[in-house]
Amino acid sequence: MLNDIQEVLYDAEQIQAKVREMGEKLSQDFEGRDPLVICILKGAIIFMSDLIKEMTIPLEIDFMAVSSYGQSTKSSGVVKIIKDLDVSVEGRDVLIVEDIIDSGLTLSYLIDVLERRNSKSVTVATLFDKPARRTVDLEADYTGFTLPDEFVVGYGLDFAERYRNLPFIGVLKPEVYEK
Ligand SMILES: O=P(O)(O)OC[C@H]1O[C@H](OP(=O)(O)OP(=O)(O)O)[C@H](O)[C@@H]1O
Ligand code: HPA
Ligand SMILES: [Mg+2]
Repeated sequence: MLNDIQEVLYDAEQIQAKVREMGEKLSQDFEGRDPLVICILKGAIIFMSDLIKEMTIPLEIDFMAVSSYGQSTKSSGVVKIIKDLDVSVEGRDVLIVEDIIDSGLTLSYLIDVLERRNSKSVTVATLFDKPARRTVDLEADYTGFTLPDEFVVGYGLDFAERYRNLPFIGVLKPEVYEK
């Protein structure tokens, strides 16, 4: 698995420091608001579980699964809800937790869905951002690291469902997905 990595962009320690900083900031900004923190499966599970441990305020969590990449390194452009929330977002301050924003298609679809369900507010926290790849005009409210335009894996991010368990974020060797 490690042989398939071309370069480590941020190691486990750098990621943990950033996650702590984001958790502290979010705790201040969401103080007294009892946010509904939504993990976008599957990629965001690792970030989400580390992030909420750094948050010191009461909050609720729920999960949503959407998919547009499947077995590819390019978005299909079609976002599908595979698993919906268990609770209502009506009147709630919602915090969407994402691992990465790439084209922006997944998030623009999700923000639209959650706003139409009459949430009070929708805020986005992403650990990674690849702004060079955006096809829709969208920025996260909280961003951990800005990445170059390369396909990355680790810390939740996959290629064909593999590599999510790497504790760092790295660039996948192109020969892995080109073969
Ligand atoms: O900005 P976009 O181009 O839409 O890409 C970002 C989305 O793509 C990935 O999810 P994926 O569809 O691969 O599902 P997964 O989290 O289960 O891997 C990632 O976790 C984001 O949710
Ligand atoms: O670079 C990426 N890696 C893994 N999954 C992704 N989903 C969007 N961009 C990426
Ligand atoms: Mg994926």
